[in-house]
Amino acid sequence: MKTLREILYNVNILAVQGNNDIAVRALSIDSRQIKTGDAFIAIRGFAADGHQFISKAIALGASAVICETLPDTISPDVCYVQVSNSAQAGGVMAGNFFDNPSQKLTLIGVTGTNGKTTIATLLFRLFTQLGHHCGLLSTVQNQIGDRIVPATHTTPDPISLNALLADMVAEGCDYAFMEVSSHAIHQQRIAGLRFAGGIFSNITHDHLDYHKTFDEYIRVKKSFFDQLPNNAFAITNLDDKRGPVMLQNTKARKATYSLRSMADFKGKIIENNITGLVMLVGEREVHFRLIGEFNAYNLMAVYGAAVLAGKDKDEVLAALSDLKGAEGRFDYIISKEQRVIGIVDYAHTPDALLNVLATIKNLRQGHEQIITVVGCGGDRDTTKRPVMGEVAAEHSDKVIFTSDNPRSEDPGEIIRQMEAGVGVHQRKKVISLSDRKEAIKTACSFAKQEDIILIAGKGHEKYQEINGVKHPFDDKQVLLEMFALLEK
Ligand SMILES: CC(=O)N[C@H]1[C@@H](OP(=O)(O)OP(=O)(O)OC[C@H]2O[C@@H](n3ccc(=O)[nH]c3=O)[C@H](O)[C@@H]2O)O[C@H](CO)[C@@H](O)[C@@H]1O[C@H](C)C(=O)N[C@@H](C)C(=O)N[C@H](CCC(=O)O)C(=O)O
Ligand SMILES: Nc1ncnc2c1ncn2[C@@H]1O[C@H](COP(=O)(O)OP(=O)(O)OP(=O)(O)O)[C@@H](O)[C@H]1O
Ligand SMILES: N[C@H](CCC[C@H](N)C(=O)O)C(=O)O
Ligand SMILES: [Mg+2]
Repeated sequence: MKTLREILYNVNILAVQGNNDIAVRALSIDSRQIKTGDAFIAIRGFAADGHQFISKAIALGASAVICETLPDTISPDVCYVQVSNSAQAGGVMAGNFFDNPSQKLTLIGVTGTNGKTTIATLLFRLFTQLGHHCGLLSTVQNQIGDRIVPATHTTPDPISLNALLADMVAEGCDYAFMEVSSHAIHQQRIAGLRFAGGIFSNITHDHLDYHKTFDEYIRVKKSFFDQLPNNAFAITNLDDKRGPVMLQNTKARKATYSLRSMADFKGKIIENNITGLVMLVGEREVHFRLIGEFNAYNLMAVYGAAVLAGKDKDEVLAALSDLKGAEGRFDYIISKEQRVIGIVDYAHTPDALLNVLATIKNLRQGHEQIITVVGCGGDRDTTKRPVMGEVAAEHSDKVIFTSDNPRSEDPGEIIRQMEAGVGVHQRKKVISLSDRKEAIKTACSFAKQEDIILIAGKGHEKYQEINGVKHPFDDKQVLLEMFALLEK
């Protein structure tokens, strides 16, 4: 067991009250998880202030408290450590507690509004194929080699994050790929990690409920690159308006990828259809199984990062050519008789929805209808709702607005906010059915020979969260069921 003094290495300490030469059993940012001999880190959050739970943590056996302001009553048996920023201290302490696992493997982080899961998952599969033992931290799931560890967040809290990285090291992983969400950067969940590389995908409208302004959202994403060390690489998407800005102040080795202009890693789409993409990458013509221009970007990000990590270009392209996308991302099935294409996709931002619908339009051979089923999550950015409503209506032949994860909100109200974005000329196309299963069933019943159904927003999710309860729900399963039912 490590001592508190050892765990505090590199933490910006303002004051210590009590003995810090005590063994620490575990760290926790949640008083409800505290057991005897633990250190409680009090963090100021959104719903609550961890400082309010210090006495509760001590009552449950905490022998150390890390906080920004010392409580009025001090217990003689507890060591209090006052720090300038407990969230940041929590990250550094979690690293020390688990022997800084991020320094024992090559850790590559991916940030951006869309594409993080796809890029991180492709990198994990690519490096596994190239003979490495790898770890993955992603929205869909965490992975240590073949072992799956369920994910609760896109980027876990610092303690779970370092515990997972330590398991990866213990199980012999030499590479780890992780998504770095803007929430995680802002809440310092990645503090103290040593990244060997950072990847930027793109930045568009999302999470303005949290970051308030687009400028602030950009600033937060950029700060990930600002923190990279000089022996890391940083690769950005040159075709995104904010791509260059992301690397402006980084100390890391800079690189770019693009489909449109000169870049370190330049790709060009030659064919783009339901069987995949054919691209010119440098001098080489390569076929990929992933579909759509947005995936051409993801592939270039993966290719660039792998080469910057020291891999051979040809080996990378050969392995990458064979890989499938992440679960629930442009995941399609074709019905047996009517040859209706049903696509399950995780598009939950206006930009992702627009991209996926543009890709579908491109796949059309003739006059097939595009039927879209989409909703927006509750307790999340409300400003994206009318925009997603508008995008869906504008680029589909029929649209069914439905529930996503309403969480604590009224699904009917979320749908009304989506409807508000639909222009007068598009209204005829739209119906609203808050029951998601009914909505998918109705879309299937509308579909004629070779039509295309898009079910957007929930991708891999296996539940629907309503008032704090996660009810089992799987878009792809429901789609399969409906195809079978209607073609009986
Ligand atoms: C808005 C947000 O990100 N919230 C995260 C945040 O919670 P919070 O600030 O509300 O915490 P709080 O309830 O105010 O509590 C403050 C502190 O007091 C502690 N506490 C609280 C109650 C108590 O009795 N005792 C106690 O000690 C809490 O553990 C916490 O440390 O810190 C928690 C601990 O790390 C996270 O679990 C929680 O994620 C919530 C569940 C969440 O839904 N987050 C989403 C928005 C999120 O993070 N998403 C991104 C992906 C987004 C993307 O798609 O890009 C992700 O990385 O998953
Ligand atoms: N490079 C891209 N540019 C724009 N849209 C994309 C891109 N890659 C994927 N998408 C769209 O965004 C959806 C989500 O993709 P993915 O899960 O890879 O992103 P993410 O950044 O991990 O999302 P989250 O923030 O929820 O973790 C996909 O289903 C697809 O519709
Ligand atoms: N990581 C994203 C996922 C959104 C997925 C969508 N199905 C929803 O519930 O809004 C978020 O937490 O905002
Ligand atoms: Mg993700």
